[in-house]
Amino acid sequence: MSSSLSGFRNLATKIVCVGRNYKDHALELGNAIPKKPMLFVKTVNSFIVEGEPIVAPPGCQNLHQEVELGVVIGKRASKISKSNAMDYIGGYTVALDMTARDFQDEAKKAGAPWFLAKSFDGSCPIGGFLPASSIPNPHDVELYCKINGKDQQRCRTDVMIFDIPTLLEYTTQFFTLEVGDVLLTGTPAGVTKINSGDVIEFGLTDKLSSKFLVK
Ligand SMILES: O=C(O)/C=C/C(=O)CC(=O)C(=O)O
Ligand SMILES: [Mg+2]
Repeated sequence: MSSSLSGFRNLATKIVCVGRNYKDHALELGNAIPKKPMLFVKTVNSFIVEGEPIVAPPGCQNLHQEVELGVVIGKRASKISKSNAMDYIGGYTVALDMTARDFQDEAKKAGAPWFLAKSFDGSCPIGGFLPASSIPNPHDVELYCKINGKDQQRCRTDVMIFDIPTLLEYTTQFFTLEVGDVLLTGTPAGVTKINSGDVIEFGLTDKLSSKFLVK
């Protein structure tokens, strides 16, 4: 496994996202608690890094932020078992799963995919890379997201409904994960409407921090 995957953004073939993986977030949007992981994909056009602005897609009137722990795949993973799933992790990052909530609501009503709501350009502001060795237990870190300096989301990752080995085992039964791919593990409660001019800071407390401006 590569000792550093800091260039994972150039390697990634896809960003697999887990939905409703924090009970408080599922409930805040009026959704049921899932009985199995709910997956969707963000395409790699969605990546932006610090210095690039977050821009709402044309026509979106309700853009939301969702801070999430990202798992960066370090070894090609297909039909793996949860018992050794951690061996396939090259490291971690933190991202925003930016969501055009109005587009998503329309798609849900129509029984249509969430592609437009979740994969528009710039819908995945992403932070730096932390090697797996720097996070011995990814279920013992704290996610945070501040908007204009005020806490909007803050949650420890030990309350995920499906833990990372379970997510990796489940996902790889259907999709082979390639080196550099990112698994976004879901967002806790606190999603809200984002406005032009907002400054969003997010990361892992004491380990990783990123700042993005909303154009
Ligand atoms: O079901 C909904 O209304 C919305 C679900 C999401 O956007 C799921 C996530 O992206 C998440 O839980 O992080
Ligand atoms: Mg999400």
